[in-house]
Amino acid sequence: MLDKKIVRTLQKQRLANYVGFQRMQEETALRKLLFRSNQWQKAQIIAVFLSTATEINTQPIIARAWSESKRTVVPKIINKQMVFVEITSGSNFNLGQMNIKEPIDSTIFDITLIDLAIVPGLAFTVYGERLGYGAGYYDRFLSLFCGDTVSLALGVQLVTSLPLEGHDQKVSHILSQRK
Ligand SMILES: Nc1nc2c(c(=O)[nH]1)N(C=O)[C@@H](CNc1ccc(C(=O)N[C@@H](CCC(=O)O)C(=O)O)cc1)CN2
Ligand SMILES: Nc1ncnc2c1ncn2[C@@H]1O[C@H](COP(=O)(O)OP(=O)(O)OP(=O)(O)O)[C@@H](O)[C@H]1O
Repeated sequence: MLDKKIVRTLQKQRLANYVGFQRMQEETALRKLLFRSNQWQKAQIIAVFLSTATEINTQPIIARAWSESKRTVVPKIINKQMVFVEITSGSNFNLGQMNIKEPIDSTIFDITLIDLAIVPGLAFTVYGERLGYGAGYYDRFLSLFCGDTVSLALGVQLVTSLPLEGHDQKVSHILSQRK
């Protein structure tokens, strides 16, 4: 879809150009909102992505989960399918497609055991609509997943509307500083 492609390109630029102290502060505030949320507090098993340089840094989220004795699983692409694999402090990683870190371990985690999924994206609306990188991995996952879903949206990721298609899935909660 052409307009999705245009918005993706624009959003990748906006995210890549948003660097510095203000961004770090905004990321910290969003993670704080996450840690205070009901969905976080009641979750025992959390799916989180291993962030790239332009995404919200998820390392502090993983560290906080472990400090609260929560288990974490992360995506891994195997045969063009996204699965989730548990990571611990002893996990080893490789670089996969798009320079995304992936655990070397391929033990597939049962997604029905995941309580909360933190969903990446390039752009979101306050209604939970999202635009991803265009592979459809998360749309397919979200169409099957019954747990809580949340995305952390920097100001530059919040848009008033998105070009959407029938297969696009919403996340249930968008955390942002624009209230
Ligand atoms: N940090 C992070 N991890 C994530 C995602 C994400 O958005 N962020 N994903 C969210 O979905 C999945 C990976 N998503 C991907 C999306 C597109 C392509 C892809 O198009 N690969 C092509 C073209 C690469 C390019 O455009 O440069 C390829 O490698 O051939 C790969 C992975 C799972 N892990
Ligand atoms: N539930 C689904 N079942 C089968 N194919 C799907 C499903 N959801 C999405 N797709 C396919 O994935 C492709 C990419 O979808 P889309 O452009 O909406 O990606 P996106 O939302 O940007 O990416 P992602 O969900 O990976 O973050 C589409 O061509 C679509 O056909």
